[in-house]
Amino acid sequence: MSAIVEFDSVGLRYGTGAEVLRDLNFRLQKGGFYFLTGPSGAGKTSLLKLLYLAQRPTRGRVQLFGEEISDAPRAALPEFRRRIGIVYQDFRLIRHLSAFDNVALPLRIAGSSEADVEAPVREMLAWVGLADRSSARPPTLSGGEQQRVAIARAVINRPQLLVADEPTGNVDADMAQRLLHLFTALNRLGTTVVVATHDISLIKEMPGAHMIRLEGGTMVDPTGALKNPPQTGWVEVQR
Ligand SMILES: Nc1ncnc2c1ncn2[C@@H]1O[C@H](COP(=O)(O)OP(=O)(O)OP(=O)(O)O)[C@@H](O)[C@H]1O
Repeated sequence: MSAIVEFDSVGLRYGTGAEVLRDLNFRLQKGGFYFLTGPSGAGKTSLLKLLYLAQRPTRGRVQLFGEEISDAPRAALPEFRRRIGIVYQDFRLIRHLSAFDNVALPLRIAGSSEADVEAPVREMLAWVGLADRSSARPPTLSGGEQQRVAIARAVINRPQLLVADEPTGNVDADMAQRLLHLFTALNRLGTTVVVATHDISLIKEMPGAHMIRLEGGTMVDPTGALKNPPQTGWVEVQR
């Protein structure tokens, strides 16, 4: 299998602060399912930002989709970003658009005709249990409902890479399982999935997933990651 993401001696600092990520060397295989774990402040969101190109590394090299992006011109980034579905920790829904229009956004940006938007958006909203909330605007939705709209928006376009930051942080256990099924269905269709989570029960649901464990901004010995580690292949770490 070929790599969809490759990090080579990557470090990241914000402004003039200390490095919040350091010495990251790993590759994610195309079609893999990865959980990113680690204590609060370990650098999970920062690592995801490197993946979805909201940050550039301050050191080292990042390859995405087989291409070097560390020093790619800014104008080249939107083309990469269109291939990535992102579930932000704080959702980032567009407040003045309905749930339907938020979910439809990636399809419309990609140039789909309105005839091709209606059915998939309705189907996706039904899948996340929001069929009857399609005309609601984000400020009138609960945190869990907003999170589900954000997930529907991230997956509607069948991205090549799905990056999700604590995607089940605001939903109950049943919905968390349902959302995990959505991610696995997408993964079976070929999407590489990276999910940052503290939710051990979610990880246990996916014994075939790979694990990435961050502590203090760097990857740690995976054997120390969980008291009862699932039977996984750990992420391939280059040395
Ligand atoms: N924009 C920023 N400017 C400066 N420092 C930042 C910024 N974003 C994050 N940090 C710092 O980087 C470190 C890693 O933060 P990050 O949000 O990546 O951790 P995390 O593992 O996702 O935490 P959590 O599980 O609480 O979301 C922290 O020390 C944090 O204070």
